Amino acid sequence: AIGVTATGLSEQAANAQAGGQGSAAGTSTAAGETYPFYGEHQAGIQTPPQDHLVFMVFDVTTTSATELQVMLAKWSAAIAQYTQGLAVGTVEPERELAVPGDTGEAAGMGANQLTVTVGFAPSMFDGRFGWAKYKPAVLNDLPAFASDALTPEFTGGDICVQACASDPQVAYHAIRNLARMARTTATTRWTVQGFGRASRSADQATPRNLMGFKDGTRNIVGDDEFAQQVWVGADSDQQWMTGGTYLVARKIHMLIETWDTDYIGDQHAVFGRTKMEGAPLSGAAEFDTPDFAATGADGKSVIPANSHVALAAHENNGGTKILRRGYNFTDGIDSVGRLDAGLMFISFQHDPAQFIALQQKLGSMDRLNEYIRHVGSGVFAVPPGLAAAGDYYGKALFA
Ligand SMILES: C=CC1=C(C)c2cc3[nH]c(cc4nc(cc5[nH]c(cc1n2)c(C)c5CCC(=O)O)C(CCC(=O)O)=C4C)c(C)c3C=C
Ligand SMILES: [Fe+2]
Repeated sequence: AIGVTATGLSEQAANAQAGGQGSAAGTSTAAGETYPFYGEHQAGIQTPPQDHLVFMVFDVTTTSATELQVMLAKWSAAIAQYTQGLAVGTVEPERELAVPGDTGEAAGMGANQLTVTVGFAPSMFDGRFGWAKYKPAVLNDLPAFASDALTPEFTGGDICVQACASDPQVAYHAIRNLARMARTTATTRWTVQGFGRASRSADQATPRNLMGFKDGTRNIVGDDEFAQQVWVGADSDQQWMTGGTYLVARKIHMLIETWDTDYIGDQHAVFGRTKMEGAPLSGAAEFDTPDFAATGADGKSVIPANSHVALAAHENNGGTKILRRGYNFTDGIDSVGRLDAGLMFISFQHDPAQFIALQQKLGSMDRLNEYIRHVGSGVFAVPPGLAAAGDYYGKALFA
């Protein structure tokens, strides 16, 4: 679903579809490529994952519903501009004493496939803004999971904003200017910058996570699966969520030095897949269907029952699937020189219970737990896409 900006760059819209939710993957990363902003669903979910992420969570500091409403309306108008490669306000005002409207670092860079996705945490429905009656029954803080190592620096908050783009500076510019616009209404709480996608859509090659494995092989693809597993239907207890979804964010630190000493046979057994090809241990090629019943000469399962994929696969979870749209991240090195890096896990599902069911199993049984720590967490209701100019995030909640 790639459009072309007013700058008239090359036509990439072979599979273009309103709403930014098409499954077409742009192979080029031309600066002028845009995804439609208005549509049934927010962009940045079914959109083929771009290469860069800036994820930021805000705390709303005002207690005034009107101030919140104004901020959300301003954000909506600004995001409509940024995602089309346009600025909000001038970088260099004519009057010497005027403050620039736009900070300028993305000037002339184009949209770079920018999408911005906004979600509301359970805390937004605590009564501060008159939203309590609109709280979806399924939107609650995530339960504690076995092996959680959550830190307050990367947990909680009121509103999440996910900016994805094919250029990191374009994604950062959008988030920075939204934070600037929010200043008297909301403050920054935590953020993660992702530098490499760790998921795929239908037409994209599978990328690798920082453990060196292909990640995203068996992801949700296709409109039918999105309808069944990702989008909230009209049967929701809250009509304003129809066409929306729920975002779960988990900042997952990898114990990279430990992983890097592990022998390859164990690495294969941890995931239940091979490293280079990404094939299930029961098969030979990446997209072979895993056979969880296959046993070897020793009578043991070829794909270990406590491997990551055996525990997470829909075949072993009553058909439950989630859309994974995570990113690799690094925060440099820690205080004793270890690599501080991992996976910014982001999933979308029509009910957070889908993630919860999987993580309850993974958190207690996954062989991968020896090498990872979940250090950050959040769950957010992502409203549907905006209809047209004048619509804004959460508009229905101010009725
Ligand atoms: C609760 C959900 C999940 C968390 C948290 C999670 C963390 C995590 N995953 C990897 C690497 C891989 N995951 C793979 C598959 C996979 N993972 C989940 C869910 C969670 N992962 C699911 C539902 C699946 C699909 C399982 C299936 O149907 O077979 C894979 C294999 C390739 C693939 O299909 O994508 C890898 C590799 C890491 C490194 C990680 C935490 C850091
Ligand atoms: Fe996984």
